[in-house]
Amino acid sequence: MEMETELRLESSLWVGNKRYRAVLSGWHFNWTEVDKKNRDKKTISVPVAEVVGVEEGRVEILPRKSVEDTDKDFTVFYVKRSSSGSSYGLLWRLGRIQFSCPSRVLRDQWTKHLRTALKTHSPLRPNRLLVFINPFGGKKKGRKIYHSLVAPLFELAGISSHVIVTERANQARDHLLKKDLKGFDGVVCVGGDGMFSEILHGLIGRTQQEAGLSENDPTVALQPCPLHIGIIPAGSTDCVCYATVGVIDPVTSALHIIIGDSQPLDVCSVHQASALMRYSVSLLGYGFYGDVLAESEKHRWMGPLRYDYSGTMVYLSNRSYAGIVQYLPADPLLSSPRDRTRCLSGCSVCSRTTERLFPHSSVYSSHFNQFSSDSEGEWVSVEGRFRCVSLTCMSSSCPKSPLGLSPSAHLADGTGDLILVWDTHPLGFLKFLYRHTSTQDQFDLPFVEVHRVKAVRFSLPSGKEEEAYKETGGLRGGIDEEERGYIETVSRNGSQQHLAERDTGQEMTNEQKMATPFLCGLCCSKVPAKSVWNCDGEILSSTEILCRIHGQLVRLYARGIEEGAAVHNCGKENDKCQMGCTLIK
Ligand SMILES: CCCCCCCCCCCCC/C=C/[C@@H](O)[C@H](CO)NC(=O)CCCCCCCCCCCCCCC
Ligand SMILES: Nc1ncnc2c1ncn2[C@@H]1O[C@H](COP(=O)(O)OP(=O)(O)OP(=O)(O)O)[C@@H](O)[C@H]1O
Ligand SMILES: [Ca+2]
Repeated sequence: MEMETELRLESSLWVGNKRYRAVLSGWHFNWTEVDKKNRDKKTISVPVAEVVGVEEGRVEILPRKSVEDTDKDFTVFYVKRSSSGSSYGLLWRLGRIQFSCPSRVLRDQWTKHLRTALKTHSPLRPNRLLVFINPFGGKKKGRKIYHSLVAPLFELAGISSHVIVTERANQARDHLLKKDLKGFDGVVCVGGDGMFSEILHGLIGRTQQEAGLSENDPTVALQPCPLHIGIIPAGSTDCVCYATVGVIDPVTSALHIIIGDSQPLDVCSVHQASALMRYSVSLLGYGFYGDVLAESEKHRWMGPLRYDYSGTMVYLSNRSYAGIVQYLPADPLLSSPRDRTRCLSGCSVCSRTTERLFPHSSVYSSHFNQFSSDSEGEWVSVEGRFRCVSLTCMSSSCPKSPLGLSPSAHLADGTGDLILVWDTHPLGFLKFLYRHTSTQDQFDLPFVEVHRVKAVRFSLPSGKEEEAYKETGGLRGGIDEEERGYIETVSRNGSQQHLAERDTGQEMTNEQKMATPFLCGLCCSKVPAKSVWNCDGEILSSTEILCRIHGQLVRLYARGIEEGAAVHNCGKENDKCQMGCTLIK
């Protein structure tokens, strides 16, 4: 209360030849035109935390910076929302208003008060940032995007940045692992998901090194990273940006960085035996998504289109894979992947997790070992043939799928959603895939299940590779030793526990399979016995893995999807949708 009184300031100010009543009080700065009739009176109210900067004089930064140094004027830059052209979240733009004061004294009072209020209300604003630009990401526009759209905003906000344009893959990761990071408040990544992953690995690794913790041990409670990560999207796939900001837009992301927004993010560590393989934040997928990635690597020249092409090819190859999936369910009382809620900015499920993980607010050392000490249930085991097995720590929404792989997943609840798609008829699987592009529930299918989990183990059924997959058109004759790694097992086998009760009603007979025009088996002589894991766009070298979700291990300069953001169920952008489809709020 005292603070509010201290920061309150109210006076008449001029904007051009119009008189305004401006008020700075508590968390808001607002201004209302005075001489308007009551019904035309409009107040513009800006949360102090969203004021980008306050400058003396009449200042413009676009198209280039110009300052008219008058001693009774000041300019306020702030976040202005715009919904046009956005398919999911809101676009943020730089708003600007130039005020004139009756005296210099009053002008100085306004600038001083506004600057003090800024510091008080957004303590996480960065002063100094380490920026990595991948010059080859996406359309190779990383440098241009940073220098023309982002750097002027950082300068305006008084942020100093140390920029490194990478010369090789993993340079950013290695820098974060080894170099002096003193004085930096955050790390900015200008690139796509691959570049973000480098930063993620570098920062997590560095933090554990300094804490003396072993990343290889899946039971260790990892130390959350002290530096925030900012993502300026400049890749061909920017899923992490899309899922945490709601739009893929460099200016919006730069503004989130400047005002010091903070969005914690769950991270999944993937281990083989007792070695860490990689970390994942979005998609850890075996089967379909692994195959799509492996196939797409052969067609990199196609750019982002390679995923559609490879997706179609892999879909047509009609594969399923045998596996044993074990998972540790999360507390079902806290939330469920089918509860039809969405994790939006200020999400209450994630806030409760923050309180649980960090009971004394930002004292990070109190992070406890949720893997072993949190009230945990029993591991559940299922075995059978799967079209795909996916684990996602967040919704993994992306332009292709605006609500994502798991629309009700949370960014920072300390859990992931495990999606099991059992072997089924090709048209059933197509239905499942297609539902990702609309608001239809992709989990409401008899061959799909979803579980909210804290850990997952995947293994191959022993000895199953020995059996031959005969119904692939009979083009393959006897199976010799060389082909061992490419033999598919005979059929989906009932799993011991849960599968015994399952009847998806979708099982195909061999005759049906033969009649399906999509079977790769009709033209290919080799069908792999196992798939690969897609870990946020990287292929893992092991099949048998143990994954564990670490709640809120990193924090991004973001705030999640803002309420009020609209999604068309056709997945198109607002102004491009001419289908008259429903708008989901
Ligand atoms: C019929 C339409 C079906 C549309 C199905 C859309 C499902 C889209 C789900 C996308 C989930 C992306 C999750 C994020 C993963 C990122 O961490 C990672 C790194 O960037 N990206 C990929 O691994 C890249 C993986 C990209 C996977 C794309 C799969 C595209 C499938 C297209 C299937 C077409 C079948 C057509 C049959 C006639
Ligand atoms: N200077 C560089 N030269 C080559 N590769 C680099 C360089 N800097 C970063 N990389 C690597 O490039 C990969 C892809 O980068 P990024 O994610 O920024 O772009 P992208 O276009 O979205 O990627 P992709 O084509 O894989 O979808 C990253 O894995 C990163 O490690
Ligand atoms: Ca989560």
